[in-house]
Amino acid sequence: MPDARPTAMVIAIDGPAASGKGTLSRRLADRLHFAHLDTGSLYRAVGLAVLRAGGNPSDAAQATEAAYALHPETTPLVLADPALRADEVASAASQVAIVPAVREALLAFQRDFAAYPPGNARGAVLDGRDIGTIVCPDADAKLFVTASVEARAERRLKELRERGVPVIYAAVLEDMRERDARDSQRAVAPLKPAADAFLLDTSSMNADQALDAAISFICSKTGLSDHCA
Ligand SMILES: Nc1ncnc2c1ncn2[C@@H]1O[C@H](COP(=O)(O)OP(=O)(O)OP(=O)(O)O)[C@@H](O)[C@H]1O
Ligand SMILES: Nc1ccn([C@@H]2O[C@H](COP(=O)(O)O)[C@@H](O)[C@H]2O)c(=O)n1
Repeated sequence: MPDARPTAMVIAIDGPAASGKGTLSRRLADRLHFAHLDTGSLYRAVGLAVLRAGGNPSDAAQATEAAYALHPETTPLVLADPALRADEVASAASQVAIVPAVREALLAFQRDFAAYPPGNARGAVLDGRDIGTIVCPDADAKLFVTASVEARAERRLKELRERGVPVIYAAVLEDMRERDARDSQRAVAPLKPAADAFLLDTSSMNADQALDAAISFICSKTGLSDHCA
């Protein structure tokens, strides 16, 4: 029997590491009562699985096997693993993300989430690198969240130090530049704004200002009126 639910509204949020897209997406989903999927966690889960097996995230066969081992029923549990937030896992994620078969393996889960958001939500916010371009090209509203690489490195430094991780600014900045280059220069689904994305530079905005700007764009673009004021 076909699903009788009305078509879910989809908000696509893309941007580089530590631009604030995750924070923004979570707050948007709360405000609009939408479901939220941090698609970076899927790539992190694949990278972490390869690392835990003692493998090499740059090895396409190992990465592909780990991606196909993720099953929709167990994925929510896998995505809750705090180990996903480690820096070496972020780096492994960006290595497995280069492999086209890994991206293909993760596509159906993301599209299903957008089409049938869990909890019967009337919409979904997905954040990542290729949501507006590849995963949900027909999204109702698309945002590309950026900030200068220095601002992003400062934010990540603060976050890591608050978690008690001993890091120095230069290393975080270098890591960020490396990940930006790998994400934006890969052949398949590179990090880039969709042609119809709203560009939101948060370099000199706090999280509240970024949320206000995003809400104002989404409401004017989609005609949503509740939760917009
Ligand atoms: N507008 C903002 N101003 C200052 N700090 C912010 C802002 N938005 C988010 N942050 C902080 O910056 C850090 C990175 O934000 P967040 O995790 O949302 O980025 P992200 O783009 O999802 O990163 P990643 O892709 O690496 O997961 C967090 O510590 C967050 O609290
Ligand atoms: N749609 C996406 C999301 C993420 N990636 C890759 O995963 C890495 C980790 O993502 P975070 O958002 O958690 O930082 C990221 O550097 C990308 O390489 C992706 O390719 N597509």
